[in-house]
Amino acid sequence: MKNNLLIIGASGHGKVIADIALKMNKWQSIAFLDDNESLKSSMGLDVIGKSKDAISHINDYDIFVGIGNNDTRKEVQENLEDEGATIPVLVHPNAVIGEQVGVATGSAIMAGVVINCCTKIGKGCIINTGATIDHDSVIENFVHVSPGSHLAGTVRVGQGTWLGIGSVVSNNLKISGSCKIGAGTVVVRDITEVGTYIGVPARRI
Ligand SMILES: CC(=O)SCCNC(=O)CCNC(=O)[C@H](O)C(C)(C)COP(=O)(O)OP(=O)(O)OC[C@H]1O[C@@H](n2cnc3c(N)ncnc32)[C@H](O)[C@@H]1OP(=O)(O)O
Repeated sequence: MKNNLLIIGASGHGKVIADIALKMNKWQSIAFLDDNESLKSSMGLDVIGKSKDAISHINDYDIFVGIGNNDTRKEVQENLEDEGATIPVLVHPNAVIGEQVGVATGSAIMAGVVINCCTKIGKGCIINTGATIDHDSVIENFVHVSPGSHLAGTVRVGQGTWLGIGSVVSNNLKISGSCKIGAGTVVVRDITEVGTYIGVPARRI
């Protein structure tokens, strides 16, 4: 761990990431990189360069990818990993994390989240505000579980899938990678084909 934190992405999602990092009180300074040249500060924190500048800071800063899009976050994080960057895990102090829960690098656990025991969260995941993930689940890399989503026990979500706000997944189900699960969708059967799913119960569109 380094004394300073650099967050790539200073817009909506990046600001929430910065908020968590500030509340964790672990870093002496926090700054952003962002490709919007007109943005000089965000959340009262300086924007000190563009995303391409990240590599030049890896000796002085922990680096976190504050980008909401799963594919972009994956590309940027994997590039940082290749270059040897130190990528932290961010957990809001008001998240509840059960025993034997694993959270891999680059994942953010936001306010009000509950992750119950023996669940594994892969790298680069977003477990967004007020989501719950119950026991023995596996969330693969670069998944986004949106605010207020609820996953029952022993659920597996494949790499890069986006679960929309307020979605619900019944217990013992598997969801393929690279899917979009719409806002308010209720998943009651395994989803084995890549696609976009909406409705109650979930159907592919
Ligand atoms: C902190 C944060 O902000 S985190 C971000 C949280 N945001 C979300 O969770 C958004 C989730 N996204 C959605 O639900 C999107 O609507 C998606 C991904 C499911 C679909 O998006 P698109 O592919 O652009 O589909 P589009 O908007 O064209 O809708 C296609 C049809 O599905 C319907 N539809 C879209 N989403 C939903 C939904 N969640 N539930 C029911 N019907 C839906 C539309 O009304 C439309 O119906 P129509 O053809 O009869 O007019």
